[in-house]
Amino acid sequence: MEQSQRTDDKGIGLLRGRDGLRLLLSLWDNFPEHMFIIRVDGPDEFIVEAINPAHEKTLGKSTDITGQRIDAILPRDAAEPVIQRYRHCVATGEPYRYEECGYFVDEQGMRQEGHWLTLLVPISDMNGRVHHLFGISKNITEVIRARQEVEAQNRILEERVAERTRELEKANAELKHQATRDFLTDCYNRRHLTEIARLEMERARRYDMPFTLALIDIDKFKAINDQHGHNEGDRTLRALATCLRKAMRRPDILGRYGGDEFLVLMPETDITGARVISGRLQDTVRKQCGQTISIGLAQLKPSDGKLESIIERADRDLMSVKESRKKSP
Ligand SMILES: Nc1nc2c(ncn2[C@@H]2O[C@H](COP(=O)(O)OP(=O)(O)OP(=O)(O)O)[C@@H](O)[C@H]2O)c(=O)[nH]1
Repeated sequence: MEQSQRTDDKGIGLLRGRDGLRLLLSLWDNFPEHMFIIRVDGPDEFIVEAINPAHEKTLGKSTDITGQRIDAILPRDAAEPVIQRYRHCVATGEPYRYEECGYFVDEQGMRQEGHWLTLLVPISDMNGRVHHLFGISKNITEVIRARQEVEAQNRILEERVAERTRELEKANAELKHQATRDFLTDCYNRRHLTEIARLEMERARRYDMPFTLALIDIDKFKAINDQHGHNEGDRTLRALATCLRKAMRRPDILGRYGGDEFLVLMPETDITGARVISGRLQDTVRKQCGQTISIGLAQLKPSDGKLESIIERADRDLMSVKESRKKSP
């Protein structure tokens, strides 16, 4: 049988006895949390019947709210949620527990915002009509403030972590860039270029596609360094890299192989196509950089075991181009 429906006096006999009322009043007077009784006069009519001394203390000495309607005590926007909760409790006939925000008067008489955990219990007549609500509100202001403080700290920490993550990602991207790029010209460095070249070789073999390398050397580069200084030589290398990048086709890959030598990887291109592209590169470089370049080409053969063998062939081709240039400049 439900606790509220029990008819015997077991356990509550004391309350039914002579001293019961005095005991309950003493509890009401000494209970450290808010206690209140609301009379239900209609769907929107909730009258404060009584509040215990702890509740009175919180409201401040000058405030007497007993006998008043909730919507007469509180401003409209504050009264509305309170009335809704009371209505809910009346409608369901069940106890209702909720957190609420309100104001209290502190030791110095100052009005402060506070938080309460309230348990509302409906009291019904024989027909089940709820005629009163009994409430207990525990002050949880400190708990809520501590929770808000932790949440604020968490937000600060999360922001710091996010900021640190962004910095690390940026540093990683920068490191990756530095590891793969030539510091002078910003095109791929030899190590990264040869890694890509090996992958392209494998891809060409697997899909039976042509693959050609172009080894590019600046003509008489030593003379630029000797006559105009190393800085001018560096500037020429940078200008050449920019010029080649602009003149190349999108899928082709440029890197600095070393010194004044650049390597262009041409996937899906045979030696005939590579010759056409090389001629175009030489024209562009001559017109835009005022420089001539020699180009050695080599196409991947089935007999090429390692990348080095195809590069060696391109190098030999470059040497013979240079030799023939020297013979007929
Ligand atoms: N300024 C500059 N010079 C470099 C750099 N790396 C290599 N060199 C110079 O590039 C020159 C390369 O010389 P070579 O390719 O042998 O000579 P070249 O004058 O181009 O001769 P040909 O290729 O036969 O026309 C050398 O003088 C190197 O010192 C660099 O990063 N900056």
